[in-house]
Amino acid sequence: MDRILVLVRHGQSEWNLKNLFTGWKDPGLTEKGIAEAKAAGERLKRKGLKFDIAYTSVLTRAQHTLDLMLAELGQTGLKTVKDQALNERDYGDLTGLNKDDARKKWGEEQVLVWRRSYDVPPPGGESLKDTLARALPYYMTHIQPDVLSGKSVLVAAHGNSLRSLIMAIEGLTPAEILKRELETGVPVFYRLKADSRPEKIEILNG
Ligand SMILES: O=C(O)[C@@H](CO)OP(=O)(O)O
Repeated sequence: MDRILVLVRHGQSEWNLKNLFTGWKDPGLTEKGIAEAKAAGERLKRKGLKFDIAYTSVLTRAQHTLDLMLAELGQTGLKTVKDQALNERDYGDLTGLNKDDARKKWGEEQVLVWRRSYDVPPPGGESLKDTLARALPYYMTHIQPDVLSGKSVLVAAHGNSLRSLIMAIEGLTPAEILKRELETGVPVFYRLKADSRPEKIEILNG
């Protein structure tokens, strides 16, 4: 039985382009982001994948990315479940600030701690640990059971919500997940074993 799970971070958004902390804000995709999402769909198609269900967040950039991938796959209209649990981490008071301006104001190191530490939240926002605390239960009760029942599942979400899931799926430590970056529009392909651990991991970047 095939147990296929593909995670895709949305294509470049308007706020990625402007270098702004985005979190729960809802900017659309740029032209580049649209092209990245289409390219992701093409790669999935080239791999011969067909999906049984898709999951995404309630944010436009992830939903649009999913729609563009499904169009490339010839799977427009696939059953899709949208849930806030898959949203980007909430960036709190940093939301809307320029990342370079924030570095000038608070220093390189502090901003890196807010962006990539495991359990230090940005002021008024969510740490990766907080993000995991709401994304993982959703994964365990909705997405994983679908995959383990033999469905092929496509998830379009966000840099940090997906990093938190990757940490759990791959069994990474907080130190290991800090170094793991997700590129926009690059699918991460998993074949899971019956015990839910990955037997194959492939980054579809070419
Ligand atoms: O701004 C954000 O919401 C995220 C993703 O773009 O940024 P970061 O790279 O700091 O996690």
